[in-house]
Amino acid sequence: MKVRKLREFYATRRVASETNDCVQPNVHQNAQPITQANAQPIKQPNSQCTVQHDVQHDQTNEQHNDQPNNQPNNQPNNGLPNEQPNNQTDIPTDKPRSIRQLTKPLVKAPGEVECGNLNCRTKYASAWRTNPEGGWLCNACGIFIRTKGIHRPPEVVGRVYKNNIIALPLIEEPVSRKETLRKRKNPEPEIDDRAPSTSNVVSRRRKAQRNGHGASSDPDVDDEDIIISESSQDDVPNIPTNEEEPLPWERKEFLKCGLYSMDLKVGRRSSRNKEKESDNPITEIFPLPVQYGKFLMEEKRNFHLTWDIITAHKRGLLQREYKKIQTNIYVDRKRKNEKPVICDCKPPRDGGLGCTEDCYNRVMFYECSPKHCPCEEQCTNQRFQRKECVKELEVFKTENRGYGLRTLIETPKDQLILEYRGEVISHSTALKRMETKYKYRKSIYFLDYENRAVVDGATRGTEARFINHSCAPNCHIEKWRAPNGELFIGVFASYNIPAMTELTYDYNFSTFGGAEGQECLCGASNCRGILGGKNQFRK
Ligand SMILES: C[S@@+](CC[C@H](N)C(=O)[O-])C[C@H]1O[C@@H](n2cnc3c(N)ncnc32)[C@H](O)[C@@H]1O
Repeated sequence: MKVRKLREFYATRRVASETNDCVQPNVHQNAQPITQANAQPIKQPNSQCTVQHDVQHDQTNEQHNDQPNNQPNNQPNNGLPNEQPNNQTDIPTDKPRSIRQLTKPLVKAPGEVECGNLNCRTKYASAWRTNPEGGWLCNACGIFIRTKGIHRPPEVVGRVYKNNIIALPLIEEPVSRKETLRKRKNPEPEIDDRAPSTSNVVSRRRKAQRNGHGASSDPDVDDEDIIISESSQDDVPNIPTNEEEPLPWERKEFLKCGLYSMDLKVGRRSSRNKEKESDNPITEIFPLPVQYGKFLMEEKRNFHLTWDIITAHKRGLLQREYKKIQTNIYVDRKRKNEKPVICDCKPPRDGGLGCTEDCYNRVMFYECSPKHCPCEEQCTNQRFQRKECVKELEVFKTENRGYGLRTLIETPKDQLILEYRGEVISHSTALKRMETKYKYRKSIYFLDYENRAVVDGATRGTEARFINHSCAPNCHIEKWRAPNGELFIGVFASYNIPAMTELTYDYNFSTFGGAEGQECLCGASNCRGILGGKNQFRK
């Protein structure tokens, strides 16, 4: 019955509102033509088309209600907005006249109360929000008070918004402050354009946003659902305002000072500054942007690059590309994870050193596993794993061979000085890098690993990459097997090396790269003349 009353309501409303306009039937997308059989036109003055179809539809529905089993339910509709009964929408017959079809059904306020905003008082809204002053507010009033801090004024309540235009106070074209005050003193009768064109409202909305009181950014705001009872549209009283007090959305905030405020605040300067100011005629001119400070104008000096750029260029790999790493990086394959080989050493009972010269792991250049070695803490065959290296090393600039590495302390024979780490890559990857990444590089940092792989210490590695070649070296390379099956490559002292001595080893066939037949500048009496020079890579 509610639905029937609703249809009657719409029919009468259309009759009232469309006295001069004949609405075409079937304008609704889903509307189907009325068949001759079920169309029973009833003549109504001034509203023939619409009313005929409304009444016809009503009658059809009535028939369905009375004889539900005799007629199928898929009766054609005639394009009325509410022709499909919406069981979810519990809209009573005394609903406001301006209710249009909504995407969300209207719901009654909890406890059958009205909207707490005296300007609204609606009983139906798409959602209900708690009133900060107690009670409930309809969705629109709730959002308005939350975003603007005041109740929706009557002129806002009295507007029906279409096409997703949010409820905003109407912002008129910018007028002078005097004009605004004059209007407030002598309010003129307002001509309310109840159906502003979309573009008008949109432009107003944009203006409002530009002025800092635009649409709410609240994601809960559902513009479609803002619905206002038509009764409140009829009278649009002026908002009681204080002349001196601007409306909340009219308040603007101005920056109190800017970048150059101190230059411009002449009045606030101390007397000491004023004296300076009188000497300086430039204060009258607005200063240049900060990056072109006044000193640049006054000071004449030669252009030069900043320190950072120079060092980045000079140090090259040292500064930009080289990164120290704690373990090798395996580029073309996974790191091995073999079972460790366990020696049969017995830990000395007196707490002395274990796994010494006779440890067969040591003899085989194999480091004991810290987890499995019987000597445990007493094991001395874990130098790489315990990083028992010389810490007092220094990278320095040589006269003719680029950078070099030297020890700052006296280093005993057979001492592990440091490990040569880097990216472990296959020969083919190394060749590719030689032809691309390192094509124009003078220094190459490849060191033979095993099984046609090399360690590339160019971009990731340790200071060992800076050790130069000598035909009469003071260090040598040793390869030790790690418990997981990988290799440790170490630089060991071949003799007792005095402090501040450059560390060198014989590249021989261990180190690759460099230009073909690169001249050796080691200066040793037995110098062979070239370093590297052979194509040592095998694909
Ligand atoms: C592993 S790097 C050594 C560090 C290198 N000096 C640097 O500044 O990075 C090897 C390169 O150093 C240079 N180099 C090393 N020993 C050299 C020597 N005895 N004579 C000439 N150049 C040498 C070569 O350019 C070689 O390719």
